Amino acid sequence: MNKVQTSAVGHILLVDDEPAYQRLGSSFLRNLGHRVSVAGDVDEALQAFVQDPPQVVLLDLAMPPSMDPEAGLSLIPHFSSAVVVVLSGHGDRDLALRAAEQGVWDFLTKPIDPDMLRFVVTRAMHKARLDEELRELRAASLAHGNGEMGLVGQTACMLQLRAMVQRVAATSVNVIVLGPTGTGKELVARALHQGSRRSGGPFAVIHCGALSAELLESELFGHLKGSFTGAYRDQPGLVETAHGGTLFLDEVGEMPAPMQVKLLRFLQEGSFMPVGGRELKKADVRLVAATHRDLEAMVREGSFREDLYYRLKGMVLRTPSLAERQDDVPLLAARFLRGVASHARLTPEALSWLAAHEWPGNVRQLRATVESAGALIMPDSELVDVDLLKFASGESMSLPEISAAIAPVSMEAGALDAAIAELETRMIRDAMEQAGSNQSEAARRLGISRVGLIKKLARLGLKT
Ligand SMILES: Nc1ncnc2c1ncn2[C@@H]1O[C@H](COP(=O)(O)OP(=O)(O)OP(=O)(O)O)[C@@H](O)[C@H]1O
Repeated sequence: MNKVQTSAVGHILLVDDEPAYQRLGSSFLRNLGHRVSVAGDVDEALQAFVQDPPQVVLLDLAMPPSMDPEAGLSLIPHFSSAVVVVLSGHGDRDLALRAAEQGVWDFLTKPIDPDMLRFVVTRAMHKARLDEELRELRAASLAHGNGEMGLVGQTACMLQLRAMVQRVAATSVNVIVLGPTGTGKELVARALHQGSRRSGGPFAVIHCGALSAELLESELFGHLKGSFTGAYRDQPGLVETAHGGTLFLDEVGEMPAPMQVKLLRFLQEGSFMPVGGRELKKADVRLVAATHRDLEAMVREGSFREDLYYRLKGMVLRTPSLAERQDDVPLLAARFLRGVASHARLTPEALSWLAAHEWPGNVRQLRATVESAGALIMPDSELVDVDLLKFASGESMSLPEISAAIAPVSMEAGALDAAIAELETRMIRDAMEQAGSNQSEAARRLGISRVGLIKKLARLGLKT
């Protein structure tokens, strides 16, 4: 059997409301060489955890103000980046099972035997070290493995961007990603998350431009049952969901002014108030914000708060337009094609056409064009030629011209629905590309309402 390392010391958060136990427990643990923080109730525990994250949490589930073990249980997900050991009374089997389901590592029964405490804490600290090593290895393999982090491209500006992403990911600063639409700002945010110590935690996304101020507030900070018509139950917001991880604020430049104030308060104090709530809540999230707009100009004009801008801007990364890295077009196109038709190839003329084409929708538009062409390829062919690309890009709408290149219509059961869905998908993609991803404009081009478009996007599983 492997011996537990006795040298594993680190930072422990002891959460217990009994002063005598706080004193004895913390001095015992300090004598073992650990650094110990103490919290006596739920709020203190959350605050202590956010301010100085420990490796191990020793948690008594029954604590003030309610003394209800449910409150203790609800704390556990907030401690997901640490190893949690629950301190429980005898006979709490049900509670122990539920705590285990939430990811608790071990249990100690009160009154606590010092030898047992030493043993369990040493094991927990050892596990925390292993978790940390695993996170570091994951981050390193992302950084040095294929090195791509989902960001395909070999031009100098992409190599530079990837190097910056790696360096910034390892820090805990908030990041603003600037760049035209469809250039991979969300991919950068995901790579920052994957390369960070938070990679084991959640990655949540919110599109600040798609929602009214009221909905945005409720989506971000959650709401309580009955706080507005239709609020049938308590709903946690994305800030809470992303606790321990990263929250990506897409199109932050569109955020309505009242929400900018609320977001600023969260950034300054780490606390927020759910809609209809009376008590402030805390959450520990790294923010990555993106926009295709000129945020600095918006600050100068006064449409984006300067104080919020500086809170978000720990670091600024810029994603280049496709026009700035045209040499990457063949590589990107080959990758996207391989994703939908592993056997297919682009003809040399098709590659030249792609390289010479203008892509106002950037990589998103290139991807949609190549993937549509790949999906339309004949079963017995492996070539994507210029005609197919022109049709897929919407440049050529005359069917006879390319009908020979399209697979025959299937007569299998359900074929009509599938064909209609495919046609809708194609037309919506094209309209979104031509509208530079502006939903109102795309809806206008398609002759439907914006709400109708959003519903279709959701039904067809397309990005909103
Ligand atoms: N460097 C890249 N490598 C591979 N795929 C990319 C790259 N950049 C963008 N893409 C692809 O392009 C599409 C758009 O990317 P993404 O959503 O990250 O762009 P964005 O800049 O956030 O767009 P928007 O401003 O419209 O929100 C996605 O399908 C993504 O996979």
